[in-house]
Formats: sequence, C-alpha cells, structure tokens
Amino acid sequence: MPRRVPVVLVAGRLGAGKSTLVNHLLRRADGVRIGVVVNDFGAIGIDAMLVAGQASAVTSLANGCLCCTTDANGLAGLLAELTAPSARLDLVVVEASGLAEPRELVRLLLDAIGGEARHAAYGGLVVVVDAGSGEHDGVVRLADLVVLNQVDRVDDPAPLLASLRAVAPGPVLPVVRGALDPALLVDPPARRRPPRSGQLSFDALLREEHPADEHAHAAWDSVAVERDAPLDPARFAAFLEAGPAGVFRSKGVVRFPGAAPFVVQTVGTAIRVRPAPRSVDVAGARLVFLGVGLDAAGLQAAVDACAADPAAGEPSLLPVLRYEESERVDAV
Ligand SMILES: Nc1nc2c(ncn2[C@@H]2O[C@H](COP(=O)(O)OP(=O)(O)OP(=O)(O)O)[C@@H](O)[C@H]2O)c(=O)[nH]1
Repeated sequence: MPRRVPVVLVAGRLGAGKSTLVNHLLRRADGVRIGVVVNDFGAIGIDAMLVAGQASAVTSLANGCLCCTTDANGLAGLLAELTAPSARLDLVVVEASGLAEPRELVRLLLDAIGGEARHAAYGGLVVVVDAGSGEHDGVVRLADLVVLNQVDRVDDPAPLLASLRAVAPGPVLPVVRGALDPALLVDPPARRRPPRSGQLSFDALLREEHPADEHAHAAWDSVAVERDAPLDPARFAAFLEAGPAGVFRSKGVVRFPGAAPFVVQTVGTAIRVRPAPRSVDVAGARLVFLGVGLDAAGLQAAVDACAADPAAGEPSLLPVLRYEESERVDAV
C-alpha cells in the first residue's frame, strides 16, 4: 500500500507561538516520529528535544524525531529525504518563519510533492494566531487549521474566536502554549497498525478516536459516519470539495455503484483517493472526520445525502477519480 508522509506547514506572525507549538508536538510525539524543519535550531529552543549527538544540519533527537535546518531553496530536497521510507518518519512539520510566505510555502510543498518528494503528502497549513494581539491577518483565509494560541493572555477570547471563525475556511482551535495534539495531524502509529486479520477494519479507524493525549484531545473531535449503500461520485466529491464545517482531516473507505471500494483521505480541501486494498470491503461508506466542534448528526446527514440513485445506473467515477493519487510510491 502506498505510504505517504504528511507534511504540515506551520505559519503565523512573529511571536505568535510557532516554535512553542512545534516544541509541544515534539514533547507529545508519543511514538509519532516527527521531522521538524526550521530556519535555525536557536528559534526552536531545543529544551524538550533531548538532543542525541552534535547539532548539525540534521539533528537526531532521543525520541526518534529529527530536527533539520534549511532555507526555501533547500526545502524540496530536504522534504524528499525526510519523507523517504528510509527516514522512517510519520510526520514532517515545517516552521515557516523566514522560509517563505505561507502561500509561497504551500506552492513549494505542492511542487515538491509533484516532483522529488514523491513520498510526501499535503498535511495542511496550520496558522498560529496570538490571542493577546487581538487581531489576525489575511493568512488565516488560507489556513486548513487556525490555532488561536495564548488564550491565557485574554479575559475573553470569544470575540476573536468568532471573527476568526467568520473568515477561516477550516476549524479554529483555541489553545495555551501551542498545545496541539499530534493525533489531530497524523494517526498515532500504534492505532494505525492493521488488526491481526490484516484488514483495514472500521474498528481500526474508530480506535483512533482515543488518542493518548486525552487532555489535548478534549479540544477536538472525531466523528465516525457509516452508510450501508453506495454513494454517488459527483455528490460525494462535491461534499468533500465544499469542506464540511469544522473538519480538518478525514479518511475512510467508500463504495460507488459498479466499482470496487476506494480509500479517501482529505486535509482541508486537499483530497486523495486510491483503490482500497482487496482485503477491505464496504457496502457504502465508513468515514472518520477529525476537527473542532463537529456536528455528528449533520455529517451523517450530509453523507446520507450523497446516496447514489439506484435507478440511475452506473454513474461516472470521474468526479472522484480526478483526485486519484499516482501509485508510483508502490515501487519502494
Ligand atoms: N502567555 C503565553 N505565552 C506564550 C504562549 N505561547 C507562547 N508564548 C510565549 O510567546 C513568546 C513567543 O513564542 P514563540 O513560540 O517563540 O513564537 P514564534 O511564533 O515562534 O516566534 P518567532 O519565531 O519569533 O516568529 C515566547 O516567549 C513564548 O514563551 C501562550 O500560550 N501563553
């Protein structure tokens, strides 16, 4: 099965708390092997990093994570190295400060994924906002996830939260000291292992509802949706493209009339589809949505509304197949 490593971009104004958030991810890695790309090690303040060996361009940390420095020119090559199977990382986090503007950074990442970093996947643009500043800028309109940090510095974060939620296309998560749970960004390895039968079961997907970082998890939700009849490809693609409210990422298995099941994964409005392994079967859809303030009944109703019309024959798969990822990573 193709194995792609999500690359998450972390952006935000000076002092918003990007390095604090990255440090938190490293401290709470809990078996998730994270590769961090920064401009210089100083910015990340290697406190939690338990550095093994001498700092160089790539520093191995005692918890299996890696810390690397580069500039924008070296980013694609470094991402190719970090996401290669030999690096055995689960997640790569790029801290934007000084590397490039967020929009430019997203473009660099997508170019790298389409080019030399063939094992990388788009993991989302996370924009950190300092609640203490009382303001935000246009970058939040690009964010797949807004982390409203430093909420301890304000009496009432509600007005800023409301104004962010009005403009941000994805969820907004209020936190203190960058306390973002890595499980929101990537599946924890222990729970990602296939069950003994070797099948990707719905139970396996659901087990991810209970990540280790329970405190941080209190801030976000996972919602499972099931449907026992096939979906219409055009309706389902339109549902994913619209970006269901509050959802940061989703994954699951879906069947369309007359076709074998597909595995579907989304981050923001970035959609990836591939044929499901032969061992996986589903009558309709089994999906898990991860995000903030999710409406479980609303998500179930929205998936139900994607039902295929049995009288309409076999619909074209094109609306879904245009998101099919290449299989070239299978070769490794
Ligand atoms: N009170 C409070 N302080 C915080 C919080 N998060 C970060 N800080 C402090 O805010 C300052 C800036 O945090 P950083 O993580 O360095 O911010 P940054 O976005 O990486 O900054 P640059 O790299 O300079 O752009 C540091 O002194 C942090 O200790 C928080 O939630 N609450």
